[in-house]
Amino acid sequence: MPLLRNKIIEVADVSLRYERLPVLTDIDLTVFKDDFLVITGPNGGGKTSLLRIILGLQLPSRGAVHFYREGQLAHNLNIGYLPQKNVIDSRFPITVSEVVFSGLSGSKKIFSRFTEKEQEQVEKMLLLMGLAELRDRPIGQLSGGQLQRTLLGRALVSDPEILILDEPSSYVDKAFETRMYDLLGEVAKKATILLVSHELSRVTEIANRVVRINKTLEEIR
Ligand SMILES: Nc1ncnc2c1ncn2[C@@H]1O[C@H](COP(=O)(O)OP(=O)(O)OP(=O)(O)O)[C@@H](O)[C@H]1O
Repeated sequence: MPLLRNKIIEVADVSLRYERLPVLTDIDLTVFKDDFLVITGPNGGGKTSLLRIILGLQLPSRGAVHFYREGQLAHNLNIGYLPQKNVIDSRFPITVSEVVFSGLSGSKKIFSRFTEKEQEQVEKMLLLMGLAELRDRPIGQLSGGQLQRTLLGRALVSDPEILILDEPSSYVDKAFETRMYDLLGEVAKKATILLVSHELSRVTEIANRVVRINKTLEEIR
């Protein structure tokens, strides 16, 4: 019964222009708490721009994004974000475990001040991502897939209500990709997932909705 589903994000009449160029036009999208939503579409279609608007990292030229918790407007929700790998400056002198720690809300500068529970959460995430042995390695010395897994650990460590992933499988190998999709299937039982993907392979099997964005939005499934 769709009417009883719990709305969590509402994108209302959103348009975006860069200079005069329209990137997104009249986007309306309601995301429900139990959604695993895949966003697909061509290069330059506006997928990342829409994610950035939802995250509040980019202001739309028109329209708004609203969040809800149990039917009430909410100012902010706990959102985990895995950006496209190429937006991370891997020259930044920070280690794998520090990146994962930075995903904890209100991340503190001195790591010894994290509570025991927080340290356990990070430990669990390092193991889950297969990164335990790389914990002290600076991120500049990681492969693309290892960095992607580190960033996925950061996105997941705080147990977010919404998980937003931009092309999560771009750099990971087939073995980790399969594990990642199994993991996302598990995460989806508790959290809302929005995932951008060019290819509609395995991920569409675990998603319940697929939309395509090419300036405008079309519900595919
Ligand atoms: N900061 C910016 N200034 C100007 N134009 C931009 C900027 N960021 C993105 N664009 C343009 O907006 C359009 C949409 O980009 P966006 O990254 O949202 O697309 P995408 O669907 O995520 O693409 P891809 O699949 O290639 O990652 C593109 O034409 C891009 O060149």
